[in-house]
Amino acid sequence: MVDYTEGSGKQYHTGIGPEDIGKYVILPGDPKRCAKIAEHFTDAHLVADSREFVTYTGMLDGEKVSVTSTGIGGPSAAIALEELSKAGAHTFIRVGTCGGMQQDVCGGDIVIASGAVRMEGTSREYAPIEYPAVADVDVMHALIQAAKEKEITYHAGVVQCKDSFFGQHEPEVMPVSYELENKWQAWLRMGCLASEMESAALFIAGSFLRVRVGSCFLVVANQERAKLGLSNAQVHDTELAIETAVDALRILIRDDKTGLEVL
Ligand SMILES: O=P(O)(O)O[C@H]1O[C@H](CO)[C@@H](O)[C@H]1O
Ligand SMILES: O=c1cc[nH]c(=O)[nH]1
Repeated sequence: MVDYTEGSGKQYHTGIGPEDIGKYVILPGDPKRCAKIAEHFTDAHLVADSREFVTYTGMLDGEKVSVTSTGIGGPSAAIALEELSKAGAHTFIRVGTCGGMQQDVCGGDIVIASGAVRMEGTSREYAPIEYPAVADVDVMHALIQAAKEKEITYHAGVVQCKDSFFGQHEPEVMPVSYELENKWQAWLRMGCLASEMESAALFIAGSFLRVRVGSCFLVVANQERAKLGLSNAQVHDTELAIETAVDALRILIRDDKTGLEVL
């Protein structure tokens, strides 16, 4: 492979090197969410700001940790995961936003993904479509434990991923409306909790790279509730999802240390 870093030791897109990051990384989509997440770390500082990839590193419970934004969609999310893995990170929690699909998944709730529908392009360039996009079991359990301890309204299950935000929200105007609308009904009938854009690519790339990946999201609103004329509060403050991800990271750091002591 061509060495685009020209021996700098820094990854080509994210601009990070092994010394810049911790082994545990939170992955928001939005670069502007990074500073907010870094406030939960001690001694947090900006280590790279390149394209959509902003990275802060600090400490959490005595462990070096980082936050790197992935931008929107599978391609940039997979690039972030690849480059962070090459730089030595092994555990990732995506903290994002999503749109509720089932009627009881309301604005302000938290969704924890157990798996993701692969209606996007990136994961297909890693694995045949038969291979499931699933969250790492330890990361998912840590997220559920964190949500339970916080006594927040959360839902754990399968989320749907796609590449077109407007194909989700305005499928009827798309030339392939027949496919988008029919598949959406199938995802609803199968019980998909929510729709977002990066977890399928992250879970599949994570499986291949042998790193741990999980996801949690703030539900911004629910278009199915809106269609039925049910109350449909819009919530944009991601703090609860961030706190859930940070608490889950604490659980993983603690459990990993305990596991090592047992060994
Ligand atoms: O809030 P983030 O993490 O960006 O995630 C969600 O928001 C974006 C779409 O508005 C997509 O990236 C989707 O997955
Ligand atoms: O409805 C939504 C909200 C956030 N992100 C999405 O992909 N869809």
